[in-house]
Amino acid sequence: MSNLYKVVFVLGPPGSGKGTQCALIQKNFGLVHLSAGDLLREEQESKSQYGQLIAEHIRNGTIVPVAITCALLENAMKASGDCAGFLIDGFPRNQDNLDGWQKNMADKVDVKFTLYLSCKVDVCVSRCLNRKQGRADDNEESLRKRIHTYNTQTYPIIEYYEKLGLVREVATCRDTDEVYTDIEKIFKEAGF
Ligand SMILES: Nc1ncnc2c1ncn2[C@@H]1O[C@H](COP(=O)(O)OP(=O)(O)O)[C@@H](O)[C@H]1O
Ligand SMILES: Nc1ccn([C@@H]2O[C@H](COP(=O)(O)OP(=O)(O)O)[C@@H](O)[C@H]2O)c(=O)n1
Ligand SMILES: [Mg+2]
Repeated sequence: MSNLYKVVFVLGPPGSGKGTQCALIQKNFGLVHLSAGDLLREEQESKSQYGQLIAEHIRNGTIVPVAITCALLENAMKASGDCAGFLIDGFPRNQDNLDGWQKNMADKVDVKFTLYLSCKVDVCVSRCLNRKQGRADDNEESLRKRIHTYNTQTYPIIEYYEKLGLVREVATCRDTDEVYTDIEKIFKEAGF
């Protein structure tokens, strides 16, 4: 038996439905959903010394240095007590995220797989523009930058896990419940 935290990374373009599907997985499988983006927004709002830096990265669609994000994730994992594992949504999003995670967390966790939510860009953009969560980055200019960051920095991380045989892809340009049905099978097959 291992005491390591079980982890599933959830990646995909902005608006692909990571937060939506993680909420359903959390409810049905007892994994705790940790969104790197949500943790960064909370940190920014808490008048942290990193507030301005985080706000600039979010508006520009660029990626916050891993030391900040990884510490927020590790603290949230420690604070959540016993659970079936963690859904880490929106991380690792670039090589710096991956390197920092490998250095600080690799020996504390058991990464089961990466759930890759794939979706066409035009669908993703229109979902974000209609999301109405008051986010500073759900506008056309920030979205262009976020999609660029996704294509050039995040997709290569998905390819890295793909080469390790650790990617489970689900197409999300469909109704939420159809997408979730496929995701549920994947988690059951993985023993959750
Ligand atoms: N399968 C779907 N069909 C239609 N709208 C969706 C679907 N999944 C998510 N949405 C909506 O799209 C927006 C973005 O979803 P969200 O889960 O926040 O994506 P992400 O975390 O990947 O950016 C939200 O308004 C959400 O309600
Ligand atoms: N690992 C991460 C995750 C998010 N972020 C920042 O937070 C922003 C919003 O991330 P998010 O995951 O909430 O966005 P969505 O993909 O859910 O739309 C990103 O565009 C980045 O600027 C980051 O810097 N590092
Ligand atoms: Mg999200």
